[in-house]
Amino acid sequence: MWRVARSAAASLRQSRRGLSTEIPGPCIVHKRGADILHDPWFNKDTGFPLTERDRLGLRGLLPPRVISFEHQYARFMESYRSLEKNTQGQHDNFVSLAKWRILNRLHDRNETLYYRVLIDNIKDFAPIIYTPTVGLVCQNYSGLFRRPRGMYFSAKDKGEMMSMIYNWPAQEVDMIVLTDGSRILGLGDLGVQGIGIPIGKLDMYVAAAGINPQRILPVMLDVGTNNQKLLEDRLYLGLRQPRLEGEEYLSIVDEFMEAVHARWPKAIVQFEDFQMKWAFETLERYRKRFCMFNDDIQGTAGVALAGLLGTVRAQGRPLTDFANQKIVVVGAGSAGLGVLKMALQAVSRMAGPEADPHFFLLDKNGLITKEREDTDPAAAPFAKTRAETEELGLSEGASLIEVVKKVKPHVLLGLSGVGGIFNEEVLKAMRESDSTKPAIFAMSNPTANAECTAFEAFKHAGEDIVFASGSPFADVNLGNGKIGHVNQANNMYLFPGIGLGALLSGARIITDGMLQAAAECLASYITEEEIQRGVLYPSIDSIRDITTEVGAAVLRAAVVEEVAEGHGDVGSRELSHMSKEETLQYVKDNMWYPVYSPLVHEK
Ligand SMILES: NC(=O)C1=CN([C@@H]2O[C@H](COP(=O)(O)OP(=O)(O)OC[C@H]3O[C@@H](n4cnc5c(N)ncnc54)[C@H](O)[C@@H]3O)[C@@H](O)[C@H]2O)C=CC1
Ligand SMILES: CC(=O)C(=O)O
Ligand SMILES: [Mg+2]
Repeated sequence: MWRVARSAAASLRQSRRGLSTEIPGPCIVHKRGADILHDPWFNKDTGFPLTERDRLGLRGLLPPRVISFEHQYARFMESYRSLEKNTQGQHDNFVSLAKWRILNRLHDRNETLYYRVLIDNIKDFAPIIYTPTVGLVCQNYSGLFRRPRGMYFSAKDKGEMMSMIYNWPAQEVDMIVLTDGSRILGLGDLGVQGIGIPIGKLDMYVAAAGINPQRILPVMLDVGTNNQKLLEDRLYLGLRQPRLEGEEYLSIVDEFMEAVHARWPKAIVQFEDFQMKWAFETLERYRKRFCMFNDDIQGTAGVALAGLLGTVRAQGRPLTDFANQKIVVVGAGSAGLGVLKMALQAVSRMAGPEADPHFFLLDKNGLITKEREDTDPAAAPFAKTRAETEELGLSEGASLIEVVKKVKPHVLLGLSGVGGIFNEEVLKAMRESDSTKPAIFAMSNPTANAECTAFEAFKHAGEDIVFASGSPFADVNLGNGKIGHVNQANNMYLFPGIGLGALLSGARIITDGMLQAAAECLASYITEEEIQRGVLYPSIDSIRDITTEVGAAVLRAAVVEEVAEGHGDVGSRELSHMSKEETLQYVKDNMWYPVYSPLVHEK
């Protein structure tokens, strides 16, 4: 099951544009008749032309009339809109799940049509296939389960993974998103039910980065769960045992990584929603050996940094002033620490290695200082000294409200997973911020776990703030014709471009330089005029353009850092001779776009 390799770039270019005057390249299929109708990669439903029905043994298996792609698309959108209308006034979760179901049914049946409606309506559909609804889907996975998607490797498969990996039907895989389900969004340990996250992330890869859906693989590594409720749930579909720990755990991840590498040496593996201890440990363990990254640590960091640089511009200050910004980060987990680490690198670049940034880090026990005994090594560089805290009248474990009142930060950034901790008192204290445009980033997902809502932020912290949240909120009407703009600070702005750039450069590994290039590219996307309106990130409607730019920036960084080994018939020398524009064109030409390709049967 692979698309025919003829004049790859030209054929992809055609299919990407999807112009009716251009005929998309053919697609080889190794099955016939009903097997094709039941394969969502190839199925066109009523869209099979009569000649193709003859060629593929489909005649008589479909109603006689041929319906065009455009017509099928309109029909789907009509059913979606009627569902919206018919569920008005019903409970939000009920409506969201109903929307997810109708999209999922299309996904299971006809991927070409599914991805086209997703790409064209990404702003409406991202909240369904991605955060926040994907969280609800994971929570209800056992009940929603109809058909498997992706691969499941469990602790019981130890010793078998090298052969199991060959059970995946596609010859080639470019992008893998892997989770062990241990920290799904802010919802905690959901065990095997976390598979919804890799599926949603890979949908974004197809929609935003144009990765061919026949070359993606969502993976669940089921090493058990410590979620007692799930262990006792008779419908739970994962291993009913406590999570593996220590060497036992790592040996399972090692085996999986070796198996993937053996079959698809150039596949990129994105680690997603691993609990903190394993997120950092696996990143350090594999980042020099495999082409992989941890999205929660590295993707989130780049998106946050781009937004933080935007807040400096919003204050009318030069970017180098970033070194002087007082930033309070609430949540010292994989995401919060990833953000601070990257912010520290940025400050060092701007103000030299001796720079002393004004970062404050809190976890569930309050402000982290050097006096704390069991500080995680990753958090240690951000722990405040006694002199620093005394100067401000703070002490070890100081509460969030104390810190905000004393520090008067430019930025309050939440990655705690705790809904509502930016309460009225905290938000009101932000009115005393030393910034002319105080920034509030409530980045935790899904919506109920956001540190505050957009409405609360504008209401309590004032109209001059800039606001960003991890899950989408509607813009806030401030009265007098003014609108409080809501940004979505979500790693979806970067991970597709990081994966795409790494793939098309044939990167051996993903370096800090590539990640920095991604963040800088996103930061430079926004115009001065947008910044003045409180816009820190582009609209998700332009996610495909953004991802093209980010992908090209990552690719160029891979070349500079000498890790680009080339992709397909484009070698590393060719990549290094491409101008900026040529790189961008090369990336665009290699992005898949959903159109019905003529199917050619081959035994
Ligand atoms: N917007 C985005 O792109 C992203 C958002 N996230 C979200 O960030 C959240 C955290 O993710 P991770 O860092 O991976 O989780 P984690 O579990 O590794 O870390 C959570 C941190 O929050 C701290 N915390 C818990 N309760 C607190 C409280 N009451 N006050 C202050 N700190 C508290 C914990 O001590 C811990 O340090 C999740 O909700 C996740 O959905 C994560 C990655 C990307
Ligand atoms: C967005 C994301 O990766 C998270 O909330 O974990
Ligand atoms: Mg995540």
